[in-house]
Amino acid sequence: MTDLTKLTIADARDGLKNKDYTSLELTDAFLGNIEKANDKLNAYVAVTADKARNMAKASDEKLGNGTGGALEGIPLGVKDLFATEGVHTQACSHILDGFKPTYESTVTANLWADGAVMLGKLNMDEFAMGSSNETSYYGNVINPWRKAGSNQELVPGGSSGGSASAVAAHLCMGATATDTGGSIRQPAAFTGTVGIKPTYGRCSRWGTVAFASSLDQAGPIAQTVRDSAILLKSMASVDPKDTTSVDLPVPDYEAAIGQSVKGLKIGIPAEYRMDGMPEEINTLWQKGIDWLKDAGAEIVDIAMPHTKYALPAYYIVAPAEASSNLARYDGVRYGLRVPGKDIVDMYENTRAEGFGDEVKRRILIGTYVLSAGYYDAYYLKAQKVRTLIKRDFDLAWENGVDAILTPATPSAAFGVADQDLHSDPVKMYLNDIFTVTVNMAGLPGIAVPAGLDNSGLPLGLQLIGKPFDEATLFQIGQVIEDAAGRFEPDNWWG
Ligand SMILES: NC(=O)C[C@H](N)C(=O)O
Repeated sequence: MTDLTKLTIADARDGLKNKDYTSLELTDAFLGNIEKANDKLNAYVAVTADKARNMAKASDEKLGNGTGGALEGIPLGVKDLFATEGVHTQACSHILDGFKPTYESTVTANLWADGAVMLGKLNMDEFAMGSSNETSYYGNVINPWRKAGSNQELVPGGSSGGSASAVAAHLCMGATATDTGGSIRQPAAFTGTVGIKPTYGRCSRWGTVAFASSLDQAGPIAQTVRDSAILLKSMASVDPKDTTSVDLPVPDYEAAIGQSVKGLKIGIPAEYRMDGMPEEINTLWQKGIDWLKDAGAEIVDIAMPHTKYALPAYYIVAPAEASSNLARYDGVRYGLRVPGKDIVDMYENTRAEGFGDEVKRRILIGTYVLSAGYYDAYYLKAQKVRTLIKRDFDLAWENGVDAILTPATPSAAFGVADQDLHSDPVKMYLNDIFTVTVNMAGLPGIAVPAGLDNSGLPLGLQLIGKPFDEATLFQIGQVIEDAAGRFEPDNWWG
């Protein structure tokens, strides 16, 4: 019998409708994989097996009487950042110990309304701060990929490392994720999966634990471009509960798949050719250019002169917003409370024990750049830089560019506990060099697997689109997927 967990969402959707198998069988197959693999990969921090089986049974009934939704019976994983009613939601932080929301996030509610089945909550960097999934209170996630002939454990990227690892290892068919500076696209690139960060305002942020509110955006991680299009269609909505939700209809993204890219203008920004970037990344980028050229797209050079300021500006804006958002964790309202001699002592004890080092570092940076005397020099300047970054993109669109092609990350997945990266946080932050510009400008960006490096690890290319033009990213992304092929890690985990 075929391994049901290897199916794409698109195929499973057809198989379920044809009654080739039931959602319960599909769900049990994934629960079986999780049981075998989670000890080794640490992708899930909570498995909701009973809930999953109940949801699957309800889906089977609907599939039986022809009332199923667009994702009826499809088992998914949920990043621990999304509020799920009555279920573990801790942003993988100690400070949210025991927190179970009384309500559901809009994004997950949309998925369940379309019939998807929840397998559990996925590991992530604490409060989505990180690029390696090593800041999680629940321990790091392991990338199912390894270098050829090596047993070294590699990181899956972050902060949605649990989502990416679970999709790559077939512990779910697709997963929700979020991206503030690259947290969907970088882990997707590190695990050979597809990740799209939609335009800011496309998915509701209601019920998603806030990190940096002007940058955070939800999106899917999936095995294929088509599956990402299917998931985003369900996740996205116009939501009066989120004032930044934009009132535009959600198109049928899947309809863009398979459409020709002939005549589309693809911009190549020279500023993304960084000094010291491994030659393999440049080679991969050139391959992508050639594939799109062969498919009839027009390749044009574009200038993005403010690119080099994006990373420092992001690491001012994001911590500033984080320091404000995280002020609410005081030991009174949610999760952990560490007693003290008075209330101030209790606040201090709770926050000292509840937050990990990276979160504390961001809170300190954030309060510093917002403090009197430094606000103008740092925060205000970073906001001005943000406008200039957005203008670089606006100019490209005004010149008729339909999408921009860049590498997704400056390297392939690196080793767990890499001393070089951990000794200097700025080196870790460099992982976001190609992705933060997109968040700063509020644009959509997709990472698509495009090849393997010399040691056999996946690498991704990124496509950046015009506001609310995710459809074009799926259209071009499919051409890259078709040209590159799909990539599977060797199953060493069980
Ligand atoms: N949240 C993200 O998008 C990840 C980014 N590396 C950060 O640590 O801010």
